[in-house]
Amino acid sequence: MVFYQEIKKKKGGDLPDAIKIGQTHCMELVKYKDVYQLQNLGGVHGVASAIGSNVENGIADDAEDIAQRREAFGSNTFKKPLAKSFFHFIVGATTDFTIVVLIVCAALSLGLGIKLHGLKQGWYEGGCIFFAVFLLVLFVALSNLQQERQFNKLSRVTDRTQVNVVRGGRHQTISISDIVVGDVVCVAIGDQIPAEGLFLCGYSLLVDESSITGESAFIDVNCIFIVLLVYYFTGNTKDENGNREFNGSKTKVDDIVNAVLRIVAAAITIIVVAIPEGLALAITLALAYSVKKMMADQVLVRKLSACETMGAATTICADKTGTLTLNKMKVTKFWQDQDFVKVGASSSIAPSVRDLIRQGVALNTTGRVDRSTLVSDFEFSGSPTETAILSWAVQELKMEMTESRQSCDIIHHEAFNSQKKRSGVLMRNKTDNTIHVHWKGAAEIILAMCSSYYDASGMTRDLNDDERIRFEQIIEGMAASSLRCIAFAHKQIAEEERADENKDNILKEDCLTLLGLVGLKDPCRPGMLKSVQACQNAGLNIKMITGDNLFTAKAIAFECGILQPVQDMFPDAVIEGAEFRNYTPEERKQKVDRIRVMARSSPSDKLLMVECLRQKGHVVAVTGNGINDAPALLEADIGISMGIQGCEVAKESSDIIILDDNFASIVQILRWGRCIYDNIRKFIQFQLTVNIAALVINFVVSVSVGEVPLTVVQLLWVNLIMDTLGALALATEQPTMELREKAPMGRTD
Ligand SMILES: Nc1ncnc2c1ncn2[C@@H]1O[C@H](COP(=O)(O)OP(=O)(O)OP(=O)(O)O)[C@@H](O)[C@H]1O
Ligand SMILES: [Ca+2]
Repeated sequence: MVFYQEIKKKKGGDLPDAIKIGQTHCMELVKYKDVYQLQNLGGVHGVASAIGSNVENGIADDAEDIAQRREAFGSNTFKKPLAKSFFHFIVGATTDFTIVVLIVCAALSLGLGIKLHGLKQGWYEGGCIFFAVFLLVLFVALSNLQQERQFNKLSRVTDRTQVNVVRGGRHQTISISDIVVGDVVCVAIGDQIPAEGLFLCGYSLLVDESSITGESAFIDVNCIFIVLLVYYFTGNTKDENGNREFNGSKTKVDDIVNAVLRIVAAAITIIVVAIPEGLALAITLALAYSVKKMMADQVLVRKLSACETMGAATTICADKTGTLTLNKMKVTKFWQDQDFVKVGASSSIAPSVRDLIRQGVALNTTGRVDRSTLVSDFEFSGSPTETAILSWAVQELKMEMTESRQSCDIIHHEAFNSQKKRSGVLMRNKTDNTIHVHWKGAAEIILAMCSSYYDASGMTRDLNDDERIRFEQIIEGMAASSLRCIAFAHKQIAEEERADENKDNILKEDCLTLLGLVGLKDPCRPGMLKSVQACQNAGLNIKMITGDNLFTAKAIAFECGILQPVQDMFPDAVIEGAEFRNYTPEERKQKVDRIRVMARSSPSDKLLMVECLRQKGHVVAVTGNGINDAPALLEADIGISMGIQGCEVAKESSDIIILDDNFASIVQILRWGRCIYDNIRKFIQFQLTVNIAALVINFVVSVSVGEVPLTVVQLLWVNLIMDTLGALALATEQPTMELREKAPMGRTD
C-alpha cells in the first residue's frame, strides 16, 4: 500500500484500485529473487492479484487501465544509450593501427625534417603527413558516424518483436514494447523472454542466456626497416657528390647520423606508400552502401561481413516449413480406421472415438482457442500446426476446448520438439478417475508406437503386418500429395501400470491404439520455382533439409524445382536424416554433394550436413525459421532467417534477416554479395598497381641514383585523395545482372 501511495503522489495519476504494490516493490522482488517476500504476498497468485492481474485472464483489455499501468510502472523499453558523439568516433579512428603508424611517421618526419633542413623548410613533409592523417581520420569518423546512425535505424526494425499475451481472457499478439506490468505472457519454444516476471506454469522450460563474440586480424610491416639499414652499412649508398657514404672510421659521427636519418625518412616514404590507407575505408563504404540498398529490399544485415561472404557462397541449405512453404497450415484430409472421412461427415465415426480424438486435441496442445466476445468467431493461437489442428477439431469434430480441459487433470505433459517429433500428455479423467495417455506427432513415428487401432464402430483391432502396411500406404499417399501428416494415438492406463513419476519416460510409448490421421496442406511460397531457378543459374547448389516426412519433402522439392524428374533416378538424391547420421564421416563426405533433399532430420542432422559441406570446402548459406534450424544457422558461413515466420532464436543465430520472408531476396543478397566482392577486389587491384609502381620507381631510383624521386607529399596525394575518391566510385557501383549468372567464387578465391 505504501508504494502505491508513493507512486500516486509522484506521478499524480490515477492507478487502478486493484493495484496494491508499486514499482519499487516489484523491482526488489525480481532483483533479489526474494522467496520470503513472495510467500508473504501469497505466492505467484498473490502477486498477480496485488498487481491487479489474473493468472488465467491477464489484465483487463482496457486502454485506460493499460495507460495507467504504463504511467505507474513504466514501459517495456530500454533506455537508449546516449548517441555517441562525433568526438568519440574521432578518437576511435585515431586508435586505428594504420593511423597510429602514420602519426608516428609524421612525427618522425617532422623531427627529421627540422633536424636536416631547419624549421623553416623542414616542417613541410611531416606537416603534410599530419594533414593527410587529419583528413583520413575525419573521413573514417564521418563514415563510422553515418554507419552507426544507420545501424540505430535498423535496430529499431528489430524492436518490433511480437509477443503473445492474454488480456481480458483473450490471446493477443502485441509489440514487445507494449507489454505492461501485470500482463500474462505466453512463451513458446524459441521465443525471447520479453520482460522480467514470475513463472506461472509450463513444461520443459530451458532458458539460454549466452552471447556471441567476434575476432579481428592485423597486418605486419616491420621488415622494411631492416632491409634498408643493411643496405646502408654495406657501403652502397652515395652522397650528392657521388662519394660513398659509409667509409668506416673516416665518416664523421654527425654525417652518419644525418645519413641514417635520411634513410629513415626514405623508409617513412615507403611505409606511407605501402600502407593501403584507402582499403579499410573502401571496404566499410562498400558494405555500408550495400547494406542500405539491401534494406530497401527488406533485407536486414546483422553482420556486415556476411554480405561479402554471400558473394562466395556455393551451396544453400534451405529448410522446408516456413522458408520454402508459407507455414500457413490447414487440415485438408482426415482418415479414421482406413477410410477417408469427408468434410462434414465426421458423425459417421463412433462417438467414443470422436470423444477420444477431441480429448487428445484439446489437452495435448500448446495452442489455445478463445472465443471473442465482440465477434462470435473463434480465435486460435499457437504454432501453425497446432492452430490448424485446433481449428479443424472445433469445426469438424465440434470440440469444446474449455469443457474438455475442465473435465480432466493433466498429470504430465511432454512438449513437442524437433528431435522426437511428437508431443504427449498423461491425464486423469475427473468423471471416472481413469488415466489416459494421448500422443500426437509425425504420422509414421506414432504409427510405430501403436499395436492396435480403433475402427469406425469404436472397436479396437489388432495392427498386424498387413494392416500396418495399409496405414503406411495411406500416410505415403497423403505425403506424396505434399501434405504434412499427423497421427493421434491413445491408451488407457491401469493405475498399477502407471510409471514412476520420477522416471524419464513417464508416458507410455508402446502398445498404443491409433485414433486417426490428418493431412495438413502447407502451400509453397508463390514464385518459389523462379527463385530456386535463379539460384541454380547462379551456380548455387540448393538442398532442402527438413524435419518433415520423406514423401512430403520430395513432393515440395519437385514443386519448387529443387528436384527435377531426372534426378529422382539417382538413389542418393533423397535420404532421411537417420541414414545420413549413420554414415561414416568418409561416406558422408562422399555422398553429400549428391544429396538434394534430407527429410526427417533432427536439428543435429541439419548441423551435421552443414559441417560436412564446410569441411568439403563449400561456402554454405543456411536459411531457416525455426528453433530446429538455429544450430545450423550458427555453423553456416552465412545464416539467413525469416523475419515474419522466424522465431527469435533463429533470428538471433542468423547474420541476415529477410524481413518480408521473401525467398527471392536470396538472389538479391547474392547479387549484392558478389558485387561487394568484385568492388573490393577491383579496389585492391587499383591500389596495388599504384602502390607497387610507386614503390618500384622509388626503389630503383634510390638504388641507382641515391635519391627518392617521389616525395611523401606526392605519394600521400596519390594514396589518399585519389584512392579515396576511387573507393567512393567503386564502392557505390551497382550489381549487374550478369553477376547472377557467374559461377560462385567458393572458398579458394
Ligand atoms: N505441434 C506439433 N505436435 C506434434 N507433432 C508435430 C507438431 N509440429 C510438427 N509436428 C510433426 O513433427 C514433424 C517435424 O517437425 P520439425 O519441427 O522437426 O520440422 P518442420 O517444421 O516440419 O520442418 P522444417 O525443418 O522444414 O522447418 C512434422 O513433420 C510433423 O509431423
Ligand atoms: Ca522450419
